[in-house]
This record gives sequence, C-alpha cells and structure tokens, in this order.
Amino acid sequence: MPAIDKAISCQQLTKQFGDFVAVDKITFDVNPGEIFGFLGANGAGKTTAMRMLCGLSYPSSGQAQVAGFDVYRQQEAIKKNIGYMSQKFSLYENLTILENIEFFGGVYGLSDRDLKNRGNELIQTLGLQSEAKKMVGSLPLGWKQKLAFSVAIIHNPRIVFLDEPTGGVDPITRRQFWDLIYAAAERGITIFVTTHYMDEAEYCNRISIMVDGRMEALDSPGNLKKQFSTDSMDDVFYQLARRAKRSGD
Ligand SMILES: Nc1ncnc2c1ncn2[C@@H]1O[C@H](COP(=O)(O)OP(=O)(O)OP(=O)(O)O)[C@@H](O)[C@H]1O
Repeated sequence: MPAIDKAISCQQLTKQFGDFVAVDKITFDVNPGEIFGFLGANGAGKTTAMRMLCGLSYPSSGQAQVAGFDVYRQQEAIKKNIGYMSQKFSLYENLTILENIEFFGGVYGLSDRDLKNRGNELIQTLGLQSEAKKMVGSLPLGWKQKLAFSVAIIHNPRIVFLDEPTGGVDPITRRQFWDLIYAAAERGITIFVTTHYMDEAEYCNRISIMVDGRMEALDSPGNLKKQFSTDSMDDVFYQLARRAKRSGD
C-alpha cells in the first residue's frame, strides 16, 4: 500500500438535520498508526461524525478525506479501506468462531486462501484453537469483543473505527483488549475509537472531546490534564461536558 500523509483529515466538517447542527465545523487530522480517542457526552455528535467519516452519510458542508479518499466522491473506496466494530453490531452469535471469520472475511473480499491463513493466524493469536467450532454466543463478552476486533481488521484496513468497543467489561479485560489495539497500531493500522471509559482514554495517543457538536479539546491525555489543571482525565471530561446544553436521547 502506498504511504498516506494523513489517515483522516477533516476541515470544518458539518452535519445538519434541518435547523439542528449535530456536528459543527470540526477540524482535525489523525496520523497514520495513531490511536485517536473520540470522546464526548451522549448526544455530542460522535456517531454522526463517525458515519460521515465511514462513508455512510454525506456531510452538509466542510471537507474530509479518509485513507486519502474524499467523503463526498469516494465513499466506496473509503469503505474498502476501513474496518468497523461497534458494541451494538459485531458478530453472529449463532455461528461458530470459524464461521464468523469466514463470513466477515468474505464480506471484506478476502480470497479463500487469505481467509484460511488469516483465520488460522487469528485463532492462534487469540488462543482460541479449542473453541474454534463453538458458537460465538457461548463465549464470554470480553472474548467476543477481542474476536470482533480481530475480525474487523482481518482485511488489513488502513483505519479501524471502534464505537464503544469494550462496553460492559471490567478494566482488566479492557486492558487485554487494548493489547490487541496496540499490536494493530504497531502494524500501521490507525485506530479511531469512541469510549466513555477514562482508563481507555488514557491509552490513546491523542484524545478529542466533543461538546454540543463542536470539538472543544484535542491533545494528548497528559497535555489535556495540564491544560485543565488536574491529574485525572475524568475531571477534564467533566469540566468540558458540564458546559453541554444538549442531552443524550
Ligand atoms: N437522523 C437524525 N435526525 C435528527 N437528529 C439526529 C439524527 N441523528 C442524530 N441526531 C441528533 O444529533 C445529535 C448527535 O447525535 P449522535 O448520535 O451523533 O451523538 P453521540 O455523541 O454519538 O451520542 P451517543 O454517545 O449517545 O451515541 C443528537 O442530539 C441526536 O438526537
């Protein structure tokens, strides 16, 4: 793959629903291989922004390029170059681990040979050899999440979008999930992740925080804590989120 200068580049990106401005002129870049945290209270506009970046909805105004492709004109190319995992939509519970890998690998366009190699590799890396023929529904939630993440990057995308990937699991299980994220980032995959957990926010290279559709902060966790004169990310988040007028649905 040819190198790209920026994994994501956004200028004044905006989405309106009628008179309501859900995402209000956000401007930021994400570097290749970076782990970028995308934070904001419920209703801040994260999902709306992410849908535009994934090529699923058109902006009302502004510009954005994802993996070097334009969000207005090259939505299909964007979809081919990204992976996506959300808490709500991930794996088929009533298919086995192997069947899920085959299904998603097929959707992502992998050849039978690649699918077999990458599938075996993935099962070994996760240590799931003896579980490969079990239904995904029988796995503990933390394992489902790790598997869903591994499947979301099985086609080696430039960027993977993770929408609250570790909801409902404890901090130790989250930490294990993040080992997989770091390994993917080391391979050059850019990570764009939304989360409500501040321990996870601390694992990111940089974090942005949205308030009422605007991006009110963007820096490393360390610098943000300095900027807000506190030693806790919770506090940074709270100082910004309490300015919000909007509430979640
Ligand atoms: N299709 C739509 N039509 C009208 N309003 C919408 C639409 N989609 C989202 N909104 C509104 O835009 C705002 C931002 O919603 P969005 O889902 O992007 O927030 P979020 O930051 O992802 O929140 P959460 O963490 O709860 O998912 C909300 O007030 C929501 O009601």
